[in-house]
Amino acid sequence: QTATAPATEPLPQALYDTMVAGNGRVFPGARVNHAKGAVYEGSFTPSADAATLTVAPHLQSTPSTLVLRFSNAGGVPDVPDTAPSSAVRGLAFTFRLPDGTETDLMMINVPVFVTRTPQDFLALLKAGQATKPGMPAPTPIAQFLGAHPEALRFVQLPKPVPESFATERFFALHAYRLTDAAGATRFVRFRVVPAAGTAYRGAEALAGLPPDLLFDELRTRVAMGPVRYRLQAQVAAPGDVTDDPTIAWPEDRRLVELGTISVTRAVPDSAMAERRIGFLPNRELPGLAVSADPFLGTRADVYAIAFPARQ
Ligand code: HEM
Repeated sequence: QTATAPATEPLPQALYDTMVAGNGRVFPGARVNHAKGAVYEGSFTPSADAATLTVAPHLQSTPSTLVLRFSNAGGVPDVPDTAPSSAVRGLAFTFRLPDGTETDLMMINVPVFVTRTPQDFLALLKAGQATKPGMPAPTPIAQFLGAHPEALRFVQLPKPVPESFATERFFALHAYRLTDAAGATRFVRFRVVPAAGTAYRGAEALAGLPPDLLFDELRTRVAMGPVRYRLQAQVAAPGDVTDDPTIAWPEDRRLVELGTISVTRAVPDSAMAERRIGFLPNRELPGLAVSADPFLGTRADVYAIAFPARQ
C-alpha cells in the first residue's frame, strides 16, 4: 500500500455503510436490515435432554423469560409481508434467567446463508448495488453469482410466504460449541420448529393480501393463546464443517430437543421496545461457545455499529 492509497475501511464498518447505501434512504430509528418487526414476550422451558449436551445455564432445568423479535428482511419498515424482498424472515430472542444471565439466538427462515465469508457478503452487496437496469450482460451481480455457486443456490432456494410466523421454521445457521458436564464438546446448529407444523402459501394466493398480513395474524393468534415452537440442536458428525454457513449438515444428523418456546404476549409499544433492544450472535456462557465461523465475530461488530446508530 502506498502513502496515497486510501485507508481500508474495517470490514464491519464497510458492511454497515454498504447496507445503509443499499437502502437508498434512511428510516430514522429503524434497523438497516430486518427493519420491519414486532416484539413479543414469552418463555423457554428446557427439556430434560438439553442438559445432556451442555452445562449452559439456560439449558438446565430453570425456565427463562424470552424477549423475541419477528422480522422481515430488508431496510424498509413498512415492506409488505408478501414482497419478495421481505422473504428472508428473522426470529431473534434473548433468554433471561431469574439471576439475570442472558444469551441470544438470531435466526432466519432459510437453512443456509448466501456467502461463505463476511468478505464475500460485502462483495455481494457491492455487486448488487453496481448492477443497474439495462446494463449489458454479464452484470456485476451475474458475475458474482457465476463465481459463487453457493450464493446462486441461496438465491434460487424457494422462500415461500408462510401461513403465519407460527408455521415457519428458523435456523441460527452458524455452528456453536457445547460442553457437557463431563467436559465433552460437540458442535451443534440451533433451529426452531413450529409446534403447529410448517405451512406455506402458494404464489398464486398472494395477490390482494394486506401488507401487514403476517404481523397482524401473529398478534391475533398470540392474543388467543401461546404460540409454541420447539428449540432443537442439530449435532455435528465428525468431519462436518463448522465454519461455513453455506453448507447445511445432512438432515439425518441427530436432533436433540432442547425445550419449548412459548410466545405469550405482544409488547404493547413494540415500536419503542424494538428500538431499545438489540441482539448479538456471540453471547457465550459456560458450556456455550462460538465456533470458528467468521460471521459470528464480524456480525457482532456490525451490530455494535448498527445499534447506537438507530437510537
Ligand atoms: C455479514 C453478514 C451480516 C450482516 C452484515 C448483517 C447485518 C445486519 C444488520 C446491520 C442488522 C440490523 C441490526 C440492528 O440494528 O440491531 C441485522 C439484523 C438481523 N440479522 Fe443480520 N447480518 C448478517 C448476517 C446475518 C445472518 C447470517 C443471520 C442469521 C443467522 C442474520 C440475522 C439477522 C436477524 C434475525 C436480524 C434482526 C434482529 C432483530 O430483530 O433485532 N444476519 N443484520
